[in-house]
Amino acid sequence: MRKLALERLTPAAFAPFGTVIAPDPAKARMINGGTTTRFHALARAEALGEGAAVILNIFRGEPRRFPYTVDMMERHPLGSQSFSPLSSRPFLVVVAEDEGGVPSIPRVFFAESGQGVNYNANVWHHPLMALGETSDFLVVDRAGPGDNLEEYFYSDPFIIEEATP
Ligand SMILES: NC(=O)N[C@@H](O)C(=O)O
Ligand code: NI
Repeated sequence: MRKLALERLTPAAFAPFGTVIAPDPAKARMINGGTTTRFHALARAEALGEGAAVILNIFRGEPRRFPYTVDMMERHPLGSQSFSPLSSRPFLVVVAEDEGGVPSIPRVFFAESGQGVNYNANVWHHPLMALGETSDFLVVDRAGPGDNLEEYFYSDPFIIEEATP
């Protein structure tokens, strides 16, 4: 199986897939009489189609075990999907460019403590990959009519040897 290397999660590297959700000083605003810093509009949630709504969820992810086989990817054509850890634990973000309607070779990003991501609508990604222990994530995505899940299974899967960069 083809090995996948881990990359640092940076806004520039992740830009083809979506947005990194983390306190960005350039987007900081002092509010509430100076008692709160608002990091404004870090990302935008998308909920496409008639009757669609943006919803907030909590995903409680069981930790993945390594070596881990990446044998499938999925995407949500009708909406974005964000993952923001409610713990201080890192997690893995696995995404791929689209090549003629199927995912290309996945890229594996190591999301440091304090980093979350927002996948743009229709971006290929692997389902949540929590690390180390059961971990909760705030997930903002779409509810509504229509099929918002497309899956693809690789005929030649990939392997992530370990989860440390
Ligand atoms: N099925 C579901 O809502 N979760 C996936 O979309 C995921 O990306 O984890
Ligand atoms: Ni998803």
